[in-house]
This record gives sequence, C-alpha cells and structure tokens, in this order.
Amino acid sequence: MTQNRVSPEANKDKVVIFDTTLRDGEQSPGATMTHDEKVEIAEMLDEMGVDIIEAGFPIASDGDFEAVSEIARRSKNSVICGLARANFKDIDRCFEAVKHAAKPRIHTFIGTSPLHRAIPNLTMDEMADKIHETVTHARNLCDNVQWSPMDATRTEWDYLARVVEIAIKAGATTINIPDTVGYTAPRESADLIRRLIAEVPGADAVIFATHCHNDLGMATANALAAVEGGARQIECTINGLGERAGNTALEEVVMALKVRGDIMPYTTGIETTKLMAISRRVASVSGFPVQFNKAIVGKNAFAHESGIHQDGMLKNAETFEIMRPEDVGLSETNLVMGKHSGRAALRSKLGELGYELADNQLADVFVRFKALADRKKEIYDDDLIALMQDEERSGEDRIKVEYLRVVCGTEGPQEATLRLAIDGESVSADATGDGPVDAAFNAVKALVAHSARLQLYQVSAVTEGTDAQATVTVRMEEDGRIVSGQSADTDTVVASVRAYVNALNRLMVRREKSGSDAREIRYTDAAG
Ligand SMILES: CC(=O)SCCNC(=O)CCNC(=O)[C@H](O)C(C)(C)COP(=O)(O)OP(=O)(O)OC[C@H]1O[C@@H](n2cnc3c(N)ncnc32)[C@H](O)[C@@H]1OP(=O)(O)O
Ligand SMILES: CC(C)C(=O)C(=O)O
Ligand SMILES: [Mg+2]
Repeated sequence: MTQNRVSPEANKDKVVIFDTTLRDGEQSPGATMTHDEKVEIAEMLDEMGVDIIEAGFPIASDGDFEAVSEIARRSKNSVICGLARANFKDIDRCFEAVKHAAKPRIHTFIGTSPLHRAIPNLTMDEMADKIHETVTHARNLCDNVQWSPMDATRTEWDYLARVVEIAIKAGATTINIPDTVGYTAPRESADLIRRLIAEVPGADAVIFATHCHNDLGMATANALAAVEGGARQIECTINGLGERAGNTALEEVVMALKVRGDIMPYTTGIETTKLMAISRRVASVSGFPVQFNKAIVGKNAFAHESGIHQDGMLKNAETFEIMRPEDVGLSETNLVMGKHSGRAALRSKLGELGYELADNQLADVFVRFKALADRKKEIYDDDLIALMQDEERSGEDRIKVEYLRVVCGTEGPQEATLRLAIDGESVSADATGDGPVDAAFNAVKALVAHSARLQLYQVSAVTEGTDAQATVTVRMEEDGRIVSGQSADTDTVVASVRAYVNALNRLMVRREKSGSDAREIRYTDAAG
C-alpha cells in the first residue's frame, strides 16, 4: 500500500487507531455524555496517542456541534473527525465544527446494501451520483475525507466495488468498510478488504479502514482479520461501547497487536499504560459498567483465585499471564489504604488510578475517604474509584441527597424519610413502598415528580465482604431521552437513591439541552 497524502502516519507497518467512543459509543441507549465529559474524554484519547477522534455528529444537535467544535479547538495531536450524512447540509455543519482543529476530517456515509438503499428509495445509479457529489463537496472543504458505505458487508460485491471507486475518484482519502450489523466473520472480513485493495482502481492511494460491531461477538477478531487483509485503520471504542452489542474494543485490538506482534507485525501509537484509567473514566461517564471478565480492562482480567494458578503466578507470572498488568496501567505497588492512611498516601494511590487532584479537591476527597474508612475495614482500589466517581457525579448537581432513613423488616410496607436539596432549598417527604428501595424511590418521586420510566435498576458489589460498597446503576427514559445514574455506598439503599437522583440530574441537563423547561415538575402514575 502506498503512503496516504493526509495520514502520513499510516504505512504498511502501522495501524491507525480511530476512536469513535464519542460518536458510535455515545449512540448506546443511555450512554449520553455531557459536554464537559466529552471534552475530557477527548483530551485523554489525544494524550494516549489515538490518531483520529470521531468527536460526534455535528448536525445531530447544537450540543453535539458545540462539543465537536470545542474538542477540535483543544486538540493537540489527534485528527478530529465529525460524522455527516450524504447531503451538503450535514457536510457543511460537520466542517464548521471540525475546521477548528489543526487536523480536521469529514466522515460522510450512506447505506449501500439493498436494505439500506430502499430507505431513501434511490436506484443504484442515483445513489452512485449522490456519493460522487457529496464526497466531492466534502473534499472541496477539507483535504481529509473519509467515506463509508454503511452495511458494506451486506452490499453486493459489484456495487460495493463500484461505489468505493467513485468515492476514491471524488477525493476520499480513507475508505471505511463498516460491518454495521456485526454480520461478517474473520475470514470474510480479511477477504473483502484484500479484494477491494486488489481490484478497485485507485485503492492503493487511500487507507482502508475497518469498523466492526459485536452482534456475534466477533468485532475484535473481524477488525484484526481486516488488518491482515490490508486495512490500516481500525475504528473502535473504549470498553467496546457502541450501538447494540457495541463496537470493536480499542483496548483489545491495541493489546492484541502488542502481545501478538510475532504473527501480526503492526504497531499503533497508543500508550497502553493509559488504558485502565480511560476505561474507568468512560465507564463512569457513560454509566455502562465494565463486565468483570472483560478482556484487558475487566476487574478479573488479571485476578487469580484458584490454588494452582496462584501457585504458578508466585513461581513465574508468565504461567498464567500473557501481558503484564502494568502494561495496561494497573499499579505494581500495593499501598494498603485504611483509616490510618494520610493525604500523601491517598494522593499517591489516586494518581496510580488516574486521578490527579489539586490540593482543595484532595482535601474534599480526604474527608469522604475517612468517612468511608470508618465504616469499612479495608479500602480497595475499586472503593476509591467508586468514591471518586461519586464525588465527580455530585459536583454540579441541582438535586442532592441530604438525609435518608428507611425502616424495613419482615412486616411491610417499608417506610422512608428523605430530605433533598433542590437548587439549594431543602425539602422532605415520607413514603412507603414494597421494600426499602421502593419506599425510598417513592419518596424521591414525591419530591421530584417526573414522567421518566425506570428501565434498569442494577446492583453489584464493588468488593468482597458484608461491608462492601454496592454500586447501583439506574437507567430511565423520558420522551425518548435515556439517562443513566450511578452511585456507590456501603448502604445499598443510600447508593440506590443517590443513583436515582444522579439520573434525574442528568435528565434535567438533557431537558435543558433540548430546550424544554428543566424546572418542569410533572407527576404521572407511570413514573418508575
Ligand atoms: C450506523 C450508524 O451509526 S449511522 C449514525 C446513526 N446516528 C444517529 O442517527 C444519531 C444522530 N441522529 C440524529 O440526531 C437524527 O437522526 C438526525 C438529526 C441526524 C436526523 O433527524 P431527522 O431529520 O428527524 O431524521 P430521522 O432521524 O427521523 O431519519 C433519518 C433521516 O436521514 C436519512 N438518512 C439516513 N442516513 C443517511 C445518509 N447516510 N445520507 C443521507 N440521508 C440519510 C433517512 O433517510 C431519513 O430521512 P427522511 O427524514 O427524509 O426520511
Ligand atoms: C456511520 C457508520 C460508519 C457506522 O457507524 C456503521 O456503519 O456502523
Ligand atoms: Mg457503527
């Protein structure tokens, strides 16, 4: 493959990492991030060496446009890309946002498979013309243009080859081949890219990219197979976040290329020691916890419990570990934290976990840390992460939990007394319910009436033991807006109410963004 004009970093040995956590990742129902959260994640991606950040879909909303623009303005090394449909209005809006970056990219797409061609009701020829005129338009604005035939893996070969050639002739510099519905399999993925590169005129002048979804659990395998076939850009997300079952996970492809360089001799520019910190941050802001057995970044990815494994690990870690935990950012040192620890140890431990705090922030966190240490004998890394996440979530909130008391036992109904501060004003309510969580949630509803429906209530223990903190995730939907809230506490009911209130705070932000009255208080029986 010859070197690409606008991606000089891409060459036959280097795989360009294109992160779409802030665009495809954010399309996961409930994974909406705030403006500030997106800017922060983009800065982390830039610092860890991601080549291209797809920062959003600028035409989708003013909020998306502002976020892409600010990410573009702040970008240091990464190319900043925005998504646009195949029309001039989307493309112009996209360029307006990404043009602030030192290295902007427009990514325009259209569904080319028979199923997707039927939606706009275009003939093959009409769609081919549209592709030519929209890619030409994008290229007239920006010298870095990516084009995607959505649902490429279910598009007829002849038509796919034809439209890829049209896009290249019109000036696309990267051709992305999306497996939009996670339908392909590794051998097919490799063959498709190989054949496009071999048979489409002009293919050797552009970079081919792969964008895989995980519907059949093959997103990582398909992306790596595409690289074997000649793709030199992998589109992926942190923690594999994304539509339905998600996208290829960035941490998986990057570590697979690093660990198996013997059979896949390609490099990436990713600083892998930053993987854990960004994974935790994305889990926190998206409200999507990482599954315990997730490759690379799951809680159990480097944990060994059974005797034979522990014995092997003690004698030689390579017996049961193919990568070193420190290579993905897990700490080597083991500072034991508890009620006797001071600020210096706390600062050092939080630094290892990816949190750099100013003195005043440390002072606040220290108070909460001591309160937790009074209730819990040992404070594990996960406890500290949960505490930090709680601290960040409650910062700007309009509704705060001040006091909760619940009476529960064998004889129902259970009773809850709750005091909230809403915009600084304290309000209280008593409520009953079928169980302590139901009673407490009814008290929240009595104070902050709303029509959002509870979609998910999930509790998991952060660590072991009966004094473990519980992490609670609450997901709610109102008028098509889906929001998630999370919290952790040694008291499950307290964590539940804080998670519920966290979701309500996010709902208010979403209402503000969409122009509806954020203060509007509505009560319907459908609530919860
Ligand atoms: C596989 C993917 O990930 S594709 C990206 C998916 N991401 C998103 O959709 C998130 C952001 N989307 C949005 O906010 C909204 O859908 C908007 C603002 C883009 C459009 O909203 P609306 O104008 O209300 O349209 P709506 O969402 O109902 O339907 C999509 C429209 O886009 C058209 N469309 C879809 N893809 C394309 C495309 N690639 N090129 C041109 N038009 C397209 C559809 O035909 C439909 O057109 P119609 O309104 O004339 O029937
Ligand atoms: C917009 C495109 C690249 C996409 O996300 C998909 O096809 O999955
Ligand atoms: Mg996708």
